[in-house]
Amino acid sequence: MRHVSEPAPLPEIPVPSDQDGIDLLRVEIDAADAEIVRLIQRRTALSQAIGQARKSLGGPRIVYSREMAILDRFRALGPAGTDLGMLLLAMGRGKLGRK
Ligand SMILES: O=C(O)C(=O)C[C@]1(C(=O)O)C=C[C@@H](O)C=C1
Repeated sequence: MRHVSEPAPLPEIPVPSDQDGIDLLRVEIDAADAEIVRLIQRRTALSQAIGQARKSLGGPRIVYSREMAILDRFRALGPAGTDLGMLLLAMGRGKLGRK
């Protein structure tokens, strides 16, 4: 059985044979990008809230064991996935993503 935190596998995408088919996939890419941006904003806010709580509790700024577990998940996307995971962690720590 799949664990609750693991999303369902994604369906295969048939390669389009005309411009209309390409345009349709672009609509889905735009929707995916908008959702990705929203989720990154949410992830960053969650991470910063945890960081603030840990600071006020006198804990460390970084929890390396947790970061290693997170990077393990992004490793599934290949070397660029690890880079992406590291960027997300940096955004949560406040080094990136400042307005
Ligand atoms: O899980 C935590 O304890 C967090 O502070 C969140 C988070 C993250 O962005 O995932 C950020 C910094 C820590 O080093 C580890 C993980």
